[in-house]
Amino acid sequence: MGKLPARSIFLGIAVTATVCTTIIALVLSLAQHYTMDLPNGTQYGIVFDAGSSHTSLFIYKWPGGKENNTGIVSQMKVCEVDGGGISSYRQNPPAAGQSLQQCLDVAKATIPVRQQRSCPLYLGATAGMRLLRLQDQNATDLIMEEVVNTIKGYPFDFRGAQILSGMEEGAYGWVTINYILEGFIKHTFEGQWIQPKGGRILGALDLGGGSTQIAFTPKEPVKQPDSEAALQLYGHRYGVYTHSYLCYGKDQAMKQLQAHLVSTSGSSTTIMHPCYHTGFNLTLTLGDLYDSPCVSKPGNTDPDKSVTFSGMSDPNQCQSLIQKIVNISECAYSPDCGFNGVYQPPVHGEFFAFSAYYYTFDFLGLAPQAPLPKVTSTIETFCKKSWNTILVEYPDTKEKYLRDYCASAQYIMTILVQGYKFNETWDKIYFQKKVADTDIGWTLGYMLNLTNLIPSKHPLVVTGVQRSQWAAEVFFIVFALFLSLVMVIFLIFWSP
Ligand SMILES: Nc1ncnc2c1ncn2[C@@H]1O[C@H](COP(=O)(O)OP(=O)(O)O)[C@@H](O)[C@H]1O
Ligand SMILES: [Ca+2]
Repeated sequence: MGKLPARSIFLGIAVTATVCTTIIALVLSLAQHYTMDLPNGTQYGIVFDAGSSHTSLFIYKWPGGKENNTGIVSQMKVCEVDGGGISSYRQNPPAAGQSLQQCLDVAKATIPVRQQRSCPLYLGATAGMRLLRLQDQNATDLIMEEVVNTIKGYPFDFRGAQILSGMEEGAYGWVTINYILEGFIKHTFEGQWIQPKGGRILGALDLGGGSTQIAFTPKEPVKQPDSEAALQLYGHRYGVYTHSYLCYGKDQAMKQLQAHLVSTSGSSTTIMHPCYHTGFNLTLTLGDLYDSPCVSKPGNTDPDKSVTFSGMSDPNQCQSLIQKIVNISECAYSPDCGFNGVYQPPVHGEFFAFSAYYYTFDFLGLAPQAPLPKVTSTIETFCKKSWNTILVEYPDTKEKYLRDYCASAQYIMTILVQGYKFNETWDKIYFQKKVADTDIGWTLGYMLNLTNLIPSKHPLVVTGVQRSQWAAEVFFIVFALFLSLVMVIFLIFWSP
């Protein structure tokens, strides 16, 4: 009887001690991991995208203290401003400021009060304001002043309103995509920063209303320094080729088509338009037609004179008309050109095509990666329909978009296939609006850059524990378990 309690006591003490040590080690290890990972509350950032046709406000959020991880900033809310883009307020600049109030109120109601003063807010204007600046510097300055005054009336950390250059617009779209897809870098479980294998870096294709941008990392280094955005992100240098074609956004391209038709129609007031549907008529004053620096007004134009465009539903002639405004033959860097003689290295890798690229393809019911023959046949069938059929088939679509889908789809095909030369590589383009619930566009990349949310060097490991520390902890736990097993076996078979 004397031996058994002694052995049981030993056995009990050994097992309890080992289990306790193991649990304590595990708890300490996890506690350390989690306390270092604990967010310092959610942080917020706001960006106004003041586009040529429309303004949107994006609210982003991220867990404080974790901002160095890619993919951690996500879109929380988007607010659509009523009315046109800020450049449309040329005759009434204060109204440009007022137009932003409703979305600023939404932002105020969305972001917790104690976080508002530390919430950075930016406004970036794109091609609409770049075009207005070419026409009327004074009106441009007044509009920018008015939007600044309105924003300053709100309790956010306003960091400025800017007109982005085309290069910036292209490059920030590229940053956004690759940031969301974590193409740059990944933070591993062991606390290491790695360049993901295969380095899936995507290109960006943005079709706005006033301009269109292409941005990608070419296979060979960029040969024209002024076409390259050199970005230093997470200790890695990216040579991003980017070009913005001003006047080649969807709306300005449509205007160029109309102006070309007028210029070749003599003095007639009814002009056949091959890209519009039969039965559709659009009447414009010449003042409206020539209100943009993208079209040149003939000397003797009477701005009050009207012209009527009458649809023909003729996709072949529409294609020929588009070729008149997109020059695909001239190239001083042969064969390295986009269109209009612009230098462009061969397209390389996969691409996301967003904004009006996406809207147009989505409207036509095309899948994000529809094969080229399917795309061309869908566009042709659609363009041949009469306006009456279109109105019956799409009763809920706004007419201002509906009338242009045929022309814009054909325009898209011309610039992608013949312009940028995605003939062999068509299947590398994804027509996409969002990734991980975040809209694709330049705004996120712009905010990440201006808020220093992407370090240029490899970030320090601020979350988690070091690999060596993990190894030591795992070793200790395994060793403790092994020791306990040895003791248990020893005590079971021990019989002094
Ligand atoms: N639902 C839609 N269908 C078709 N086109 C659309 C739709 N929504 C927006 N767009 C188009 O997308 C483009 C957006 O451009 P925008 O960002 O305003 O100009 P930019 O980027 O050139 O300053 C415009 O041409 C607009 O007409
Ligand atoms: Ca845009």
